[in-house]
Amino acid sequence: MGKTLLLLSLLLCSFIIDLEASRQDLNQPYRTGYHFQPPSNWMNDPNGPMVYKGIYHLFYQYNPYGAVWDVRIVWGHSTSLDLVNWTPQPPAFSPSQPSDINGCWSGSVTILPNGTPVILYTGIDQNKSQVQNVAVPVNISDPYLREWSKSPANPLMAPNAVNGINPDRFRDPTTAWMGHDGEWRVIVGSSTDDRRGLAVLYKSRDFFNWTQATKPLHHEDLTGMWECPDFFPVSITGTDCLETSSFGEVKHVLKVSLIETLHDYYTIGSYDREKDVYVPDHGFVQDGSAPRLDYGKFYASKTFYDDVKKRRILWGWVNESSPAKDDIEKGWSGLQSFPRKIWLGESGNELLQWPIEEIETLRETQVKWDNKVLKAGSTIQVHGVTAAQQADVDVSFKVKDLEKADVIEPSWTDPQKICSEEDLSVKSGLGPFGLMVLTSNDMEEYTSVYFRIFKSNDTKYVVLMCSDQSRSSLNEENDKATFGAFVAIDPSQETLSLRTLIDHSIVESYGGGGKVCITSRVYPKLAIGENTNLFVFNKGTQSVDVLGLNAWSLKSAQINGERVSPFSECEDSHSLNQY
Ligand SMILES: OC[C@H]1O[C@@](CO)(OC[C@@]2(O[C@H]3O[C@H](CO)[C@@H](O)[C@H](O)[C@H]3O)O[C@H](CO)[C@@H](O)[C@@H]2O)[C@@H](O)[C@@H]1O
Repeated sequence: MGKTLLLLSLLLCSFIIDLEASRQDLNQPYRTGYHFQPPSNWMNDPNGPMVYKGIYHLFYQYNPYGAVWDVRIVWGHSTSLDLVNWTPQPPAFSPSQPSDINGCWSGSVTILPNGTPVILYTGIDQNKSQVQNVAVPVNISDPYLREWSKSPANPLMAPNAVNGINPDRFRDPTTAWMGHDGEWRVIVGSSTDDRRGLAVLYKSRDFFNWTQATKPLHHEDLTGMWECPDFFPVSITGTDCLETSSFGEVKHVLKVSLIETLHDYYTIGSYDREKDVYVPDHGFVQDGSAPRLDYGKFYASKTFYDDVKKRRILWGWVNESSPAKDDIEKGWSGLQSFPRKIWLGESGNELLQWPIEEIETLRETQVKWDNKVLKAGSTIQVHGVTAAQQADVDVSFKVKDLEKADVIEPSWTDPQKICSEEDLSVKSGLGPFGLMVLTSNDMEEYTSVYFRIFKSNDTKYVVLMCSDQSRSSLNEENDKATFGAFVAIDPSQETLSLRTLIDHSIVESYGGGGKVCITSRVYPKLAIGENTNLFVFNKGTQSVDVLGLNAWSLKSAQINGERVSPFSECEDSHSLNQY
């Protein structure tokens, strides 16, 4: 009898949770259903993601006092069983000791060989200098790692007269890796006064006593401050991902977040373990040639190795595009991108990214199309996606009449500029074609994500992917810049795929099977709640085939306990899942 009652009440609880999930708080139309965010206030960089004893952890730069950034920022903390549903934990740590009294800034986790996770993070010390500190779990048998203790030996790395490091430009330690000689290595972002970006290298035998190496791991002139570096190996033999200290049949990736452009760039190259230097295969960022992890709003990203599913997962901070006054009014600011699997593409020249498979647990109603012709100038509604403001859409296109593509002008080298210049769109024979998402009933508001195909003079094709926010909202105060990137794909041989995750105020798109990602923030006034529609369109002068389209409404995830129900025993999703 007791068991039956318990079961019934659990069923009721999960019904209420589902009901709550399908509702949208119209006072908060921009809060997301499945993108990570704290219940309120400011969030920026993802910090120290990891999996420990089967529990995923995400720390993040969090201001407990308001919806704008503050120097005395703390490490917010949440845990998850599946990287989709998240339970809030108390902040891991806040400013408390001389070496971080003015702020606990970004950093990373390293799992030591005995399985203990250790955090290296930047502290803003009593002199407002940036220094590197360590924190360790108080109780390693607690899988939630709720308490952290800072070492009295902090700071472990600091600017001084001998090393000449600028105390305002020395931050964001990476996950450390073990070298061939049994010594740990870690890099810290920095720059010189003449804008040489640096990955300052430190070494240690015991993880607590660190010595600066004679040379940085890598540097590049005229790139400015390198924030939030990330350095990790990728397999050259398949899509399997590797633990950070792995070596063998690998390439290495160095990612830096450039403060001067607020974009995350990466290079793929070789790491010489003997000399402790990294050499990128191609150039870096000063000539604009380095690829970006995302061509939209995405910064200060960080990866971790998930040894449960043998994959590397990428998180990135997705900033607001709204004025600070709006953030203060809504009481929060900042999202994290949906976690993405990241690996080396077959060409060896580019990274591929894809939403982690766990997103499928949120899928509800599905709409499926096979082989539809998108005539020139047509717009077709995708009916049946019941929650068009919370959806996962995957569409693939095939273009037949490639010879009708316009020739790209030699001066059109900046994809974002091509996407932004509206007069160009009328010239194109092939495209724009793609998706119109978060579209209001009368099409006054919409965000379009699309491709255009050009011919280059040497008879190759150039595929452009754009995310256009210019019509996304009647509110004129937001930043509605259009984003764009070239996709390295040959449309004469391959289909063109576009996957877009829609979540109220974020549109996260993956082009060419994850070769290009573009994330945007939008704030529709009309396209909210049930007044949100989804379309496939072709504004070009030639027809395009939709080979297939799959679109799913997504239910809300449990993100940090914000969907409060009147039944308090229903609120802890993890305890529910464990029955
Ligand atoms: O929270 C500190 C960590 O954030 C990083 C990278 O995002 O540096 C941020 C930075 O501050 C600017 O960015 C804030 C949001 O990230 C912004 O709101 C603030 O107004 C900016 O000043 O911190 C320094 C000092 O202000 C600045 O140079 C950076 O861009 C990361 O590097 C930090 O660890």
